[in-house]
Amino acid sequence: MSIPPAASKVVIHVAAGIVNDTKGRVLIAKRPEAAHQGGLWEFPGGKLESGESVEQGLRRELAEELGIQVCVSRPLIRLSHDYRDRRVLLDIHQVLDYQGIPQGREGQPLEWLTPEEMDADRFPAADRPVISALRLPSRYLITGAAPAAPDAFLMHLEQRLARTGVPIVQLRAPWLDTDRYADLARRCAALCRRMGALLLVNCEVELATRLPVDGLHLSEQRLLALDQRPDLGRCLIGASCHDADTLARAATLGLDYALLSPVCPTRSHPESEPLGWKRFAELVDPAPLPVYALGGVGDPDLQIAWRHGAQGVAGISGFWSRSS
Ligand SMILES: Nc1nc2c([nH]c(=O)n2[C@H]2C[C@H](O)[C@@H](COP(=O)(O)OP(=O)(O)OP(=O)(O)O)O2)c(=O)[nH]1
Repeated sequence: MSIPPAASKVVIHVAAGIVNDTKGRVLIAKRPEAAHQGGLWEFPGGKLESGESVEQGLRRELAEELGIQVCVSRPLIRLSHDYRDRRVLLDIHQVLDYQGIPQGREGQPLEWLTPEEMDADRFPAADRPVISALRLPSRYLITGAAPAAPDAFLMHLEQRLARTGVPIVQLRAPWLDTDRYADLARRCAALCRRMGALLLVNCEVELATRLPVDGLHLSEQRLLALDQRPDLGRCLIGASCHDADTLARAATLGLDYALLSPVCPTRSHPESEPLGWKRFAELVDPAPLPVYALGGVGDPDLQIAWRHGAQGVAGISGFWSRSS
């Protein structure tokens, strides 16, 4: 049987929802054995009907399949995936408020899982980045230059975490030599663990394997030097990207997220031409992984970032400086 060229495949536009319980677990449903991707687990939803918006389709599907009324939702991630026999465009929304108690109204088995409990192999292949998006927060802190002395740096970090509540930190300190960076990373890891935040290091892969941290952030240069995802067990791995090629590279390596910058003018990189939100959205749209907006953005930009396809906002100035 010949496989039709991708361009001639029908694109099926699907709206699906992330529905949480009061413990923060996520509802998943088992697809009927006979359906496309049958027997796998999915985020509840279905095909849009002609003329329907994503929000309308999501409301209808979740009412039909689960018997709940979606009151408020926001975009989480949009993915296009090419299966052998069809292409799907998945618009995944985070349901922020709903009424009713979810039930499998079509007889489908339901389960509630934390994102960490989800096994990507039990879901359709398109859903892998959705699981990454669920494991990542909306706000991402990158440490800045000052204060330089380790004790003062740690005190500053503790204050910033307490003040902003940002649950993920990238330790960026390219001015430190390897030993000093490693010492600071160990101390930051202990602090972050105590404060309930994740710590990602920004260093050579080899050093990251020796540090007790939650993940590795790759500079664009380190990303381009790799031809496969580094083996760091369950650690998160992300990368800095500035264009479509580097985003595609991060996705091909199966990274968990990307930072795309600069979105807006920023004091740290005054020489860089900002992308602006329109270009940011154009670059994120085809990228099959969660992408944070970086550069001149902070908490007040979260809604606009979500509307333009972002996982959330990342920043030094937005979260590290005392004014934030
Ligand atoms: N709902 C949902 N569909 C997904 C996910 N991941 C994924 O690849 N898909 C694919 C599988 C299908 O090809 C398509 C959804 O189509 P569907 O046939 O289930 O839609 P539907 O509920 O409207 O079904 P029906 O009217 O045909 O019975 O999207 C997911 O997480 N949730």
